[in-house]
Amino acid sequence: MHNWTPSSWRDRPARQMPAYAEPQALRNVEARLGALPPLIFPGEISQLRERLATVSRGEAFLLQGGDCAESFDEIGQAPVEATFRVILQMAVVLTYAAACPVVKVGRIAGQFAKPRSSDHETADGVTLPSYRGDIINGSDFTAQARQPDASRLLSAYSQSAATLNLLRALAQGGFADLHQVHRWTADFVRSSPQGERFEELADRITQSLAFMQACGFDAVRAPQLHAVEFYTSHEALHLHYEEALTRQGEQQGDWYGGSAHMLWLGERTRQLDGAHVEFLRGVRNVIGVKLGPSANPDDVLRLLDALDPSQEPGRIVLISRMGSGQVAERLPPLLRAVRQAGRNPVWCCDPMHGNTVTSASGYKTRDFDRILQEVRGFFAAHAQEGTWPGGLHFEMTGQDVTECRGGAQAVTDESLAMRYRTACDPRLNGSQSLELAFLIADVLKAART
Ligand SMILES: O=C[C@H](O)[C@H](O)COP(=O)(O)O
Ligand SMILES: C=C(OP(=O)(O)O)C(=O)O
Repeated sequence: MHNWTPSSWRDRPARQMPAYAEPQALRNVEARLGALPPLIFPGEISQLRERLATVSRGEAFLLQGGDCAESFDEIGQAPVEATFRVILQMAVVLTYAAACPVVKVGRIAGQFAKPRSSDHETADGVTLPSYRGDIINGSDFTAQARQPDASRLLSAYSQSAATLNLLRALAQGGFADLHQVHRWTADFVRSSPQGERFEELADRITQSLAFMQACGFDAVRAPQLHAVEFYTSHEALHLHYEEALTRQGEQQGDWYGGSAHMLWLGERTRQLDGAHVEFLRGVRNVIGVKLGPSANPDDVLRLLDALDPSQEPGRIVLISRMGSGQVAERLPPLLRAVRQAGRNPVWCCDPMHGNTVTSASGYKTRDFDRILQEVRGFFAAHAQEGTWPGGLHFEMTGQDVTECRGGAQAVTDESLAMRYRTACDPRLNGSQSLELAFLIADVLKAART
């Protein structure tokens, strides 16, 4: 590719990047990461591109979800398994209700860097650098924790490797077998209305499998029922990390980012002449692009030209995050311009990032109803423009947190404090995520038919 190298981003303005007090320590860490194996391989990226090409043709749906920010404190099997099982449940709800294949992508195994609105945070009269994700600094409100520390890149790599290893085992090793569908519901969800609804659906799936078996289809041995494909993604924000994990593919000039299958460009770092666009245009991974209400058709077309000049099916996922109040006005002109330019990216809705508010009790939160409203607005805009509403992008966790208001559990301003654990933005909990999947399944079914 013309003039591109894994480090050509360094000649461009780079927003949201940390300044390290000891550049030599950063260089040592980069060299160490450069010698370590990549976390994912080119063949897996090609496979995801093929799956997303089916999404772009309206034959499948993308479900992308996971943490706002993964945390070094949350190591171990439980949190990863909890998130994985809720994504599986959501995918089964959508697949069953809308008879639509679902491509599953986690915001996981690398989602450690956060762009921030402000460089500083003030509490009780003390001002410190903002927390920017565990790969950069610590969330504790002390000057020491907030200092960027290059050794965190190595911790992020190790945790991502361990998480990915677990995800591969969960996806391929029996846990995701459709015959185990009754085991996926977490205890705290089981007795909720959506838990009960899921159990009914699981009963129907189990009966269908028994029926197919009785008809002579070997449902016990069919590989599609025993394992799932699960892909990873994160925001490609920390470019020193991404560059250090970039590897050469089999063909000359073919580079891929070795940190995740899909890398996305954030709303705050999508400047055409910026470092993040420069880095991402040269790697073969699937590329996501966040588009907030300020994105205009011209911006989007120029980004597509830069990131996907050969118009490869499945290469680009445009992720709109307009806010529930703006989606009806801001999204249709983008859909129209992209369609009229003959482009066919995957369109995906992030109903989280345009709907963040501060509660009366002082917590950053999001309302379940607003989230649902933006999803409905996204489907309506696509119906209006004759384009395929290809997917959803959520910040969620399988755990029983109280970070977003509303849903059948009726999390209120007062109950936010009970289990508010996010390191950055509020996530849907396991029960709210499942509830949303049921609500969206009907809309998806209508779009399919
Ligand atoms: O997750 C996205 C951003 O990093 C986050 O919304 C920024 O939050 P802030 O506006 O509090 O900085
Ligand atoms: C920072 C994020 O989103 P956005 O760039 O859309 O604000 C995110 O998804 O973590």
